[in-house]
Amino acid sequence: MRRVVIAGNWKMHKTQAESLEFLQSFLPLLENTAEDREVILCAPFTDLSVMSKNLHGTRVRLGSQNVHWEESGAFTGEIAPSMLTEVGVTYAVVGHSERRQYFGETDETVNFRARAAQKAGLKPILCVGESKQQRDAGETEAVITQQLKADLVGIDLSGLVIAYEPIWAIGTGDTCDSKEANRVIGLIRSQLSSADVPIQYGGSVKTANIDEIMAQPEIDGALVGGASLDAEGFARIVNYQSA
Ligand SMILES: O=C[C@H](O)COP(=O)(O)O
Repeated sequence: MRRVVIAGNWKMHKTQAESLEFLQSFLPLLENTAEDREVILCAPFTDLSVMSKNLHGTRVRLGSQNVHWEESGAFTGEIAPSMLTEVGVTYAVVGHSERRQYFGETDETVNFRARAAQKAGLKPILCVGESKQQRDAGETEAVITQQLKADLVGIDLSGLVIAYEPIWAIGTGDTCDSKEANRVIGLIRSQLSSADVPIQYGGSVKTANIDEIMAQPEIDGALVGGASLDAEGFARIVNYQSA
């Protein structure tokens, strides 16, 4: 039985004070959330410690938005796996398209990060997805196949979440049709040697489309950007109505 995993990715939003304000509104809204749903908040590094204290004893897990593959060293601007586990982080997003696009992330470094995360006891949320140009050229399957092949070398599938995020759907309001997302996620699953890996959809998920997205049989959750910044809205997403 695959797990349902709903994660908010705050990207470069929210100060510590704003993160605590969010939790104050958000946590009470999870009182009736179905037990089998895992809820994650991937916050900026500076928020993680204070959020961890405020999430103690709750069902919400903390995620980072990146993690380096070394344990220490001269890597300005990076964060070590143990620095994250020390403050109570459970998940680490790796290979987000914004990292690949703006910060030179390659499949090789994504794989290094994912492996180091697992070695430290963190669960990677591995993002894959095609650009608009690649989709229009009919390359979606090939791009994703190549990403999976390279990113998953040496990865233990039992401690992994995959997020299918078509780049053209991120932050654009242009959600991938839920049936098409279901098809691509099915394709991703067919390439994994384990049938139990939760595979999320990400890209303009919002309160208005979450029920339809989660009604698709291959989709096990969502990686939510913009719509996770609002406590009431994200709670509605977490509390989606199942078909
Ligand atoms: O990590 C989240 C994704 O990039 C989706 O962002 P979005 O929901 O703002 O489109």
